[in-house]
Amino acid sequence: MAQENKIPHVTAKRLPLYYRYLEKLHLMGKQRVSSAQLSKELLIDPATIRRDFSYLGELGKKGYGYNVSYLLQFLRDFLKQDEVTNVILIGVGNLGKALLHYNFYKSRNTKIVAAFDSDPNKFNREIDGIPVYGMESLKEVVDLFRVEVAILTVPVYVAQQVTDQVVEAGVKGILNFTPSRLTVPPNVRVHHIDLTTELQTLVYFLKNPNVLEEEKETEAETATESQFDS
Ligand SMILES: NC(=O)c1ccc[n+]([C@@H]2O[C@H](COP(=O)([O-])OP(=O)(O)OC[C@H]3O[C@@H](n4cnc5c(N)ncnc54)[C@H](O)[C@@H]3O)[C@@H](O)[C@H]2O)c1
Repeated sequence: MAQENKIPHVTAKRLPLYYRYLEKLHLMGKQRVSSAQLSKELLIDPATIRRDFSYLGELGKKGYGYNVSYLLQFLRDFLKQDEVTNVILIGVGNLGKALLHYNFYKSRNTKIVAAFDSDPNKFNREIDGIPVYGMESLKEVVDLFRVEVAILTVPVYVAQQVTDQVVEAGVKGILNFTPSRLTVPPNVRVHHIDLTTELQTLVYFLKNPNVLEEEKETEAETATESQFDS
């Protein structure tokens, strides 16, 4: 099997999309799919799909396409879709509440098990079945549920302080919605979701329609990677 760390970031981001669509095809009883069909459904260029799959090894035959069950099982193993990763959310404000309602319903392998806030008016209750605790329970809950990931939706001025708390509690990955650049130890990975940058990147590509698809990928990848502190 190809090494995960050799896969370009833009490809890795598309794998869950392929996985979800293949799962749908599998449920419909389809046995094979071509890159052209995948392309039509997922609105991704067929050459990009073939290149993405080529990073994973020999998965398809020319003129036959891809075997749905095989590819699905391969991606399931690759993405470790059978393992559920427990996630917590810190900061039950406007954005935090919206994400709790959403609870990443398309992903079978991640689950928000608890939320936290420093405001006593917001904890000791449930939102969509997810319990909200005070920050003093952080370590206990992280240990109890073996939580690996924290979603950060706190105000920017407390982002680093809260990051230090979640790292101290044992969390290994942070999805950071705050505009703050975070400092973490080397064994902790931070992904920064910056909606302003995403919007600006979209506007850039709209204004530069002649930028080649591959250049777009490289630039998008560079833009995305520059948002990651790891
Ligand atoms: N609202 C949006 O659409 C949006 C979009 C993109 C990014 N963001 C970013 O997400 C973050 C949250 O935005 P919001 O609009 O939901 O803010 P908000 O003020 O509505 O919510 C913040 C929550 O964090 C809690 N909090 C404050 N200090 C804390 C601490 N030390 N420990 C734990 N909880 C604490 C507050 O009690 C509050 O419930 C901000 O950094 C914002 O820049 C928000």
